[in-house]
Amino acid sequence: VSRFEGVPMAPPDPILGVSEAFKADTNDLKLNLGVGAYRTEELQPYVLNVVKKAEKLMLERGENKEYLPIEGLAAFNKATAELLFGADNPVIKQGLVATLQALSGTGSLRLAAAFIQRYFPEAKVIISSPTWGNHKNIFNDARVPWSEYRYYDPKTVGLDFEGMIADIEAAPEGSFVLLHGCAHNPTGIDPTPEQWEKIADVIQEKKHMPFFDVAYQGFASGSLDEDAFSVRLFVKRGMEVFVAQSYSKNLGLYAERIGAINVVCSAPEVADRVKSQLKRLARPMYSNPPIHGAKIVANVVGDPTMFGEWKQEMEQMAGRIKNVRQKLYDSLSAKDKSGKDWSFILRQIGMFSYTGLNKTQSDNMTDKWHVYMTKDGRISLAGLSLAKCDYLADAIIDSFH
Ligand SMILES: Cc1[nH+]cc(COP(=O)(O)O)c(CN[C@@H](CCC(=O)O)C(=O)O)c1O
Repeated sequence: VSRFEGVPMAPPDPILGVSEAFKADTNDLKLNLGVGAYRTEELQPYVLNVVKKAEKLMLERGENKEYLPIEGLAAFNKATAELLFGADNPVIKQGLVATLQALSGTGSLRLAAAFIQRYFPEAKVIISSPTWGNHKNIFNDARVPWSEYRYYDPKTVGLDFEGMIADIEAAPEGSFVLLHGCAHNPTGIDPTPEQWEKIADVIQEKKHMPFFDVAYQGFASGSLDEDAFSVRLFVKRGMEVFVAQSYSKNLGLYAERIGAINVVCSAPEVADRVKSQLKRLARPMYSNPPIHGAKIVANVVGDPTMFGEWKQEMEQMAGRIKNVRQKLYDSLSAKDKSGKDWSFILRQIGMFSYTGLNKTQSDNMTDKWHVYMTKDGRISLAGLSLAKCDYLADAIIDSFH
């Protein structure tokens, strides 16, 4: 008898499992609006031109395959912190930021969770309700207790700002507050600049630690600086801040697993100590990170022409999603006779729209219409083409009523 008798079959991942089901569907009407991965108007995966250009350069230069240091590629770490905080930010000039290249956003979050578990064993993390599906897994597996703060208001299909503030206020002093830097996943609803100011006030008053998950910088609005507004606001207040970064979406480097964990500290020697302990946690976890994605980012950001081309391609990707949002809204408004207000689709930002479809209705979208989406009612607009908006509108209207 096998020693693995006690190992049960794990359930499919609520997000990545949808892609598996999509692949298995043979109906040619099928639409994959599950995973948050950009697709072109032809619904094909997209490798940015600037990435191909950088890779060609790298190939010509010839690179060795030596280990990177535990903290990753120095040129990447410099570039990633400058992109996030702004190259002229005092926290960079004063050496207050501990930056470690990590295994994309997920790996950055997990490394930070391990640090929190080790150095703040009494603290807990509070996460938005709802939030990205993997956040709970990451903190559970890192043995970091978490609870939720109110975020989405189904009545207004908007932000429950009062509830959010109240729950952050009520959390034990010194809690870690997990915040989506921009393009909230799954709701697509972001606080306004004024609301970010108030969120910063209450976090400062309660001596909480802000912990930003920045997975869509430049991809949400098309502007790297605009999408970093919330992070830079908190840093400007002189707070110590955790920020996890990812280049999966904005540079299309999904499978390269390139991101970073940044910790803004109150003094350079504090940043040095924090960095040394993050390295100590990374070493037995994966030892040192993969070089390819880090080189692509460093080369693109390090070359003014390629950096400019990247910004243009980000604007194009963000622009295509905005067009699809508008077309879906127009199709729904034209077809739906119920008088339902679909304008929430236009108010939401980034890759996703939180439709309000419940699990049964989402099942109908898949079973009857071959539209694949996550069961919380989220659709990834990145997987939608203008040509398919009418079909999707029919499916949504049929599923709602
Ligand atoms: C908020 C957020 N944080 C972190 C990540 C991690 O991404 P990465 O840098 O590749 O580790 C993602 C990706 N989430 C989309 C992609 C698929 C996934 O769940 O992972 C998604 O929600 O569809 C996020 O949406």
